[in-house]
Amino acid sequence: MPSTTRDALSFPSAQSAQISPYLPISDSQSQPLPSKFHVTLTFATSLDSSLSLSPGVQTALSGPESKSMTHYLRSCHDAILIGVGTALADNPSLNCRIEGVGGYGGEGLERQPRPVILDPKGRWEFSEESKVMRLTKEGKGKAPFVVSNKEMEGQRRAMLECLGGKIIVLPSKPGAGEDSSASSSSTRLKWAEIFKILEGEGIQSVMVEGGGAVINDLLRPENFGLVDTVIITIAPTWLGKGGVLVCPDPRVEGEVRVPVGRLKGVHWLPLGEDVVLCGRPKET
Ligand SMILES: NC(=O)C1=CN([C@@H]2O[C@H](COP(=O)(O)OP(=O)(O)OC[C@H]3O[C@@H](n4cnc5c(N)ncnc54)[C@H](OP(=O)(O)O)[C@@H]3O)[C@@H](O)[C@H]2O)C=CC1
Ligand SMILES: Nc1nc(O)c(N)c(N[C@@H]2O[C@H](COP(=O)(O)O)[C@@H](O)[C@H]2O)n1
Repeated sequence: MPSTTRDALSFPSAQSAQISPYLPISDSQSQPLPSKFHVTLTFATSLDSSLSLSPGVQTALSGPESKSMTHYLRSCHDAILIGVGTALADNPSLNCRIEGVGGYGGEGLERQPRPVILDPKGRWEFSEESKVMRLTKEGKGKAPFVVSNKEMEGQRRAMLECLGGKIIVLPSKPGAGEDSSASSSSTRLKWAEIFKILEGEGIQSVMVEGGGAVINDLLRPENFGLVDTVIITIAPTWLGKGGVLVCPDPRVEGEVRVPVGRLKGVHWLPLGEDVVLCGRPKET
C-alpha cells in the first residue's frame, strides 16, 4: 500500500447511499455541482447534548464508523467551517482522509474541502506547526480561509497566503437585539453574509462542524432556514454537567414557549455503537 493511503479511511457504499440524499453531491465525481449553495450542519453529541467535556477541551465522541462517515461528508463538501473556539481547543486537521481523495491515493487535492475558520477578533494564533498547515504542506489538505473583522499581522498572513489560504476581512455590523452568546454584537457576523462571501470564493457547499457557539447560533430561528440539512452523530455516553452544550436560546411567541425547531424528512442510521440522525430543517 502506498504510504499516502496508510492512514486512509473508508466508508461503505451501502451506508453512504443512505446519507447521500442529505448531501449536496455524492462522492461520485460524475455528479453535477449543486445549483444552489448548500449548508450542512453536522456534529457529534453525547446523550446529554455535549460536544465536549468542558470548554477548550477536545473530546472524542464518534466511534471509528461514524468518524469515517464524517470524513465521507467532508469529501462531499467544498468547505468545512468551524468557530475559533474549536480551532483553539482542537488544533484540528480539517482535511478529508477518505481513501481515493487527494493526498490519500487521489490526484492533487481532489475532493479535499477548504477549511474555513470564523475568527472575528483574530484570536487564532496559528503557525506552520498548526496541524492544518502541516497537512497542507504535506499535500494532504487545503490551507484555511480565515473570516475575520481584523486584518492579520504581516508575517503570519504571508505564510497563510504562501500555502494557498487567505484572510477574508468582513466589516462588522452590530445586529439589533442580538445577545452575546456567540460573539459580542460588534463582531458578530451575519450567517447569510458569511455564506455569500464563501459563495463569492467559488464555494458551493459548506459543512459547519461546530463548536457550541456556532451551532447554537445557527439554530436560532432567523438562521435555521439557511441550513439545508443536519447530520448528527449521537454517541452512547453521558459527559456530565459543565460541557460545551448544543442547547439554543428558547423561543417565545407572545408569552408562550414553543419548540425552537424540529427536523423533517428524518432518517436514522446505526453506525457501530453510534447512531446518525439525518434531517432537514424545512420541507423540500
Ligand atoms: N463533538 C463535535 O462534533 C465537536 C466538538 N467541538 C468542541 O466544541 C468546543 C468549542 O466550542 P465553542 O467554545 O463554543 O467555540 P466555537 O468553535 O463555536 O467558536 C465560538 C467563537 O466563534 C466566533 N463566532 C461564532 N459565531 C459567530 C458569528 N456569527 N459571527 C462571528 N463570530 C462568531 C466567536 O469568536 P469571538 O469570541 O472571538 O468573537 C465565538 O466565540 C471545543 O471543546 C470543541 O472540541 C467542536 C466542533 C465539533
Ligand atoms: N464528528 C466528530 N466527532 C467527534 O467525536 C469530534 N470530537 C468531532 N470534532 C470535530 O472534528 C474536528 C477534529 O477532527 P480533525 O482533526 O479535523 O480530523 C474538530 O475540530 C471538530 O470540528 N467531530
